[in-house]
Amino acid sequence: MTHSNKPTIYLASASPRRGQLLTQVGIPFERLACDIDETPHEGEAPAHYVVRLAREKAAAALARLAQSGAETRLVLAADTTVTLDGEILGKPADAAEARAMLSRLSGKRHQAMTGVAVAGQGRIETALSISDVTFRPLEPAEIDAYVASGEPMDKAGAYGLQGLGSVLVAEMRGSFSGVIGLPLSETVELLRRMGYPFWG
Ligand SMILES: Cc1cn([C@H]2C[C@H](O)[C@@H](COP(=O)(O)OP(=O)(O)OP(=O)(O)O)O2)c(=O)[nH]c1=O
Repeated sequence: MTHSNKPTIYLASASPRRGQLLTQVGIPFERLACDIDETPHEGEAPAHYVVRLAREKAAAALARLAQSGAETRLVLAADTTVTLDGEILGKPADAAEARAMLSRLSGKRHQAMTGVAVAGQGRIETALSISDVTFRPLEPAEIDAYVASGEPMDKAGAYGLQGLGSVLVAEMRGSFSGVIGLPLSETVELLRRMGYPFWG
């Protein structure tokens, strides 16, 4: 697929995965860093949380673009979290927290959720992807070894389904791209709704 006839979108994300996924389906993008407060609201449901954060990231990026006078096209943002029994497991703060998260996920099914937002032309549209992921029972020594690999540290729930973390997962039902940070079919659908010429 060539990039030549497609407009560049702004990706309001520092996540390397989100960029790789867009490249995988031939969507050219420019990155735009945006820092927002990612603290969940008191009692906020995980599905609400990821969509709210995606919306806030996109809105913050759009506001920055407007300030810089840049021509605004479409801004894309997303947020991924892992939830176990209704509780939000974000990115671990340190190795001890990564070990604790992986011990909780061991032998159980959890949900991986990604909220996506596309903003531009005075509108903002959102989507939500929810997948079920089941971990096989993990031995303490393999949790230690996995944490020592460093892979868990920048990932929600302390694992990467796309990497070494794949050996911990017995089953996944849902969207692979959604679990790892950007559900591609929902994202392309949102972009097309905003007038993006995905198929040319
Ligand atoms: C569950 C899971 C998460 N992840 C990653 C995707 C996200 O990058 C990260 C969750 O953190 P997010 O806060 O969604 O994203 P981010 O901080 O990496 O980037 P930004 O806010 O700038 O867009 O976890 C994987 O890479 N693989 C997985 O299997």
